[in-house]
Formats: sequence, structure tokens, C-alpha cells
Amino acid sequence: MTASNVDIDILALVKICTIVFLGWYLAKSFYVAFLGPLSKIPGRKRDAFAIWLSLPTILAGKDWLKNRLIHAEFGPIIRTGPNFLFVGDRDAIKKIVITEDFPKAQFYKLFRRKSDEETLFSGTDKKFHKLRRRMLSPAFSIKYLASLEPLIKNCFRDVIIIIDHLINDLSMGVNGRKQSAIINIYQIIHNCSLDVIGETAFGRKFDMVLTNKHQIPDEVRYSLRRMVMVAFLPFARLFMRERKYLEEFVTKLAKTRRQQHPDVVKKDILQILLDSVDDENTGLTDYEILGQIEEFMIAGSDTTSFSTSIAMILLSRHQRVLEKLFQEIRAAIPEIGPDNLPDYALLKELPYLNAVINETLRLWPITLNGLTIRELTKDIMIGPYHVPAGTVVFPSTYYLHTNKELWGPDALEFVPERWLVPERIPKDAFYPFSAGSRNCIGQNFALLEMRLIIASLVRRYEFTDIPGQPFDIKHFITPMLTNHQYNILMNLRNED
Ligand code: HEM
Repeated sequence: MTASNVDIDILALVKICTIVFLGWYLAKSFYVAFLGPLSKIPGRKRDAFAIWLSLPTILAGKDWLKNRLIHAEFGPIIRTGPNFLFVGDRDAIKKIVITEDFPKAQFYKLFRRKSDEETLFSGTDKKFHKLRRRMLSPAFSIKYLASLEPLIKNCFRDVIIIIDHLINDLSMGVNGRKQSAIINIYQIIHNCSLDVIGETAFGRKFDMVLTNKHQIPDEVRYSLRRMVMVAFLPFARLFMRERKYLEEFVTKLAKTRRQQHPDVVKKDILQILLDSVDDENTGLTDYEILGQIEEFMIAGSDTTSFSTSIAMILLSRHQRVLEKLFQEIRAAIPEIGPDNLPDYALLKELPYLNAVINETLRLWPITLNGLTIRELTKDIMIGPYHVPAGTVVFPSTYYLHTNKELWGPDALEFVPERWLVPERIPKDAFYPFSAGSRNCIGQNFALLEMRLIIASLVRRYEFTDIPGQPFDIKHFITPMLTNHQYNILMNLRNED
């Protein structure tokens, strides 16, 4: 046999293998989409055929909008991939998330520094999760939050200082009043949330509000991008090298803290992590602490800042609600200033403030594209459909939160008043912080921060919306405004 004959045979073999593989792949995809156990569930057939056909919308951060349209066309239970369902049915969500409490999907492994290094958020093993949750819960207890309050206020003080400065910098307007300043409310609140996590979990404020730059948030963002890239494309580790900055930073920080006298240590989340031990009296390693605080920064900053800035945007667009909220806050807080910020104990009792926050979280939950993605470990019925074990289910918060049959004809409108009438709130239809064993551990922390920021801003400033600017949302892990910007006209309130 000559060399060229061998070449031709290898080429022919490659061609045959490719055709066989493609044939097998197409036949399998066809079977899964049109004949498999999920084939009766409505949705777009192309999504059921192959998930990669949705990649352009996923990579553009617009999958949430696509799923919203599919829900509108096909109802509460839809198929969004060969093995994926979005479920907006109230009873089904309760069953999946609370009653059966199915484990998180393997997809969460993407959020680990090392694929076998589970963390609270990314843990898929129930036993591990229970243990880690028990270890970390004290850091988020209501009692401990009281010691975090001054740290959070310390960060928010910078927001007031900088907004006052921007307003005061403007020349005096007519009637001796300052002119309104144009404030990018989205960015300033986002930076404040990063400072809060810096102050409470990394042991120091990042000064993002004042300087708009710090290496730690940049490094955490890089680390998250790297985790996701390497999980999808293992060869990405060749060009996205693991950086040592965060690891060295946390090791040094932990060492310093461990050497400090107990009387002088700061009472923050980092300290609870350093002190926490499991049932066998074993503490977390420095690397585990790094994984956890990095996770708190990812889970705790974009979420809180998105929710808070959306609340401020909605208020600026609904002046009637803003005025009503102002009246409630003014009655409770006679004065406010950078060194005179309201206390959490007082804010949590303000019904209209809480109604505004709930209404924001109802209309714009951070889980616009599903919450706590679960993997079924046994066959169950979802609505009228039999769904086999192994199916990945996205509970569809947005659908549930805006279902007119549950919330009434104004379900899509911003009406905080509904929260003042308990009978208007449907049961088991509001999960902004998820539910069951995997609910948000930082819920009270987030509410503390949201109440403080919203109440203080509303008490001190007037807000006016600037119509016509983009309000475009992208959703990857959490939602965000596409250009990281939303401007509001702000002025100091005239106390006359
Ligand atoms: C308004 C602000 C917030 C909202 C709406 C929110 C919402 C949520 C939701 C829906 C989940 C479940 C997500 C999933 O499993 O896929 C979650 C989990 C989690 N959140 Fe939050 N969150 C907020 C703020 C925070 C803050 C401030 C922190 C920490 C400082 C935090 C830490 C966590 C952690 C660690 C988990 C995983 C808990 C577990 O699996 O046991 N969150 N959050």
C-alpha cells in the first residue's frame, strides 16, 4: 500500500466518523426534543433541540427577556432547553424549592475557585451545605447585624458627602437655591455596596464611592470570569492565569487578625469566619475563608445595589409614591446628615418604606432569569406534566411575581400600597430571597443596607427623573444596567 493510499483511508475514516457522530447527535437531539419525556411541555422547539442555539441571547445577557416572551406565549411551565424547564406555577415552585427541597444543579460548580472546593452558595452536596450554613449563620444573625450597622453607616456617609459636594459645586440657582446635580445613582449605589462588603467582609472599606477604583473588586471580578471560563473551556486556564493577589491579601489579613487581642478585634463578618468551627472544632482554612468572602462580595454587592438603585429609579419616576414615602420618613426622622444617619431599629418599622422595597423586589427580583436552579433527584409531577429525575428546573420568580391571577390586574404596575393590605398579598407567591434551605443568608443584611440608603436619600434630597435615557438590563449571574448608568436630578430638600 502506498503512502497516499493510507492518507486517503484516514481521510475517509475521519469523514465516516464525523458523519456517524453528526447523525447520532442529530438523531439524539431530535429524539430528546420531539419524542423524549419532556416533549409534551410547551416552548420553542429550537430551544428543546439544542441549548447552543440560545447561546447568542445567553451571551448577550438577554435570555431573561426571551424567557419572558416564551412564558407570555405558552404559560407558566415552559421548556427552555433539552433538559431545562422554567416553572412559574405557584404550587410547583413550592414543591421544588421548599417541600422536596431538591439540591442545587451542578451548574453552580462554575462558581468555585477549584471544582471540588464547595462554598455556601456553590455547594451542591446537601450535607456540606447544612454544615457550612450552620457555621456561617452567626455572621448574619439579627443580633450580629447590630454590630455591623455602624460599619455600613460608615460607608454610606461617603455617599452623602459626595452628593452634597456635587450639589454644592454648582452655582447658586434662581431664588438662592442650589441647582440640581445630575447624579449617576446606579454607579454611586453600586460603589457603596462594594464598600459595605469591603468594610464588613474584607476587613476594610474599598473607598469605591470616593475614588471609583480598588484592586480587590477588580480581582474578584477577574476571578469570577476565570472560574466561569475555565469551567466551560478548560484550556482557558492557559491564557487566564490564576492570580495570587487575593490569596496573599487574605492570608496576610487572617494572620494579622489572629494575632490581635480579642478586646480590639473588629466585629465583622471576617471575624466570624475566622472564629467559626464545625462540629469537630475545626475552623476554616485561609483558602476557604477567601472562597467565602469572595462569594459574599459576588452574592452581596451586585444584588443589593441593583435592588436599591431600581427602587430609587422607580421612586424618581413615581413622584406620588416618593412624596408619600418622604412624608413617612420625615415624621420619623426629624434630621439627617452624614454624622446623623437613621437607626435600623427605627427604619424597619416604617410600613411604607418596607412596602416600597417589597414592591421593587416583586417587580425587579434579582432572579429575573429564575432562582435557585434545582436538579430533580426523582420523578415528579409539575402541573399536568410528568417530569423525570435529572431535569434541571428554574423556578420562574418573575412570572410568579407578576401573575395577574394572583396579584390582580395591576400586577405589572408599581403600587407599594398593595403591601399595606395583607389580604392583597397572595400566599407563596413572593420569593425575592429564594426560599427553603437555600434561601439568601444575607437577607437581613441586604434589607438593613437598602432601608438605610433609601430612607436617607429620600429624607435628604429631592429626586427628578430624566426621561428618555436608556433603561436596558442585561442578566448574567445577577441583573445589571447595561451601561452601568442611570442619571437622576438631585437637589437638597428645602426644609422651609
Ligand atoms: C437585595 C439583595 C439580595 C437579594 C435580592 C438576594 C437574593 C438571593 C437569592 C434569590 C438567593 C438564592 C440564589 C440561588 O441559590 O441561586 C441568594 C442566596 C445567597 N445570598 Fe443573597 N441576596 C441579596 C443580598 C445578599 C447579601 C448582602 C449577601 C451577603 C453579604 C448575600 C449572600 C447570599 C449567599 C451566601 C447565598 C447562598 C445561600 C445558600 O445557598 O445557603 N445575599 N440571595
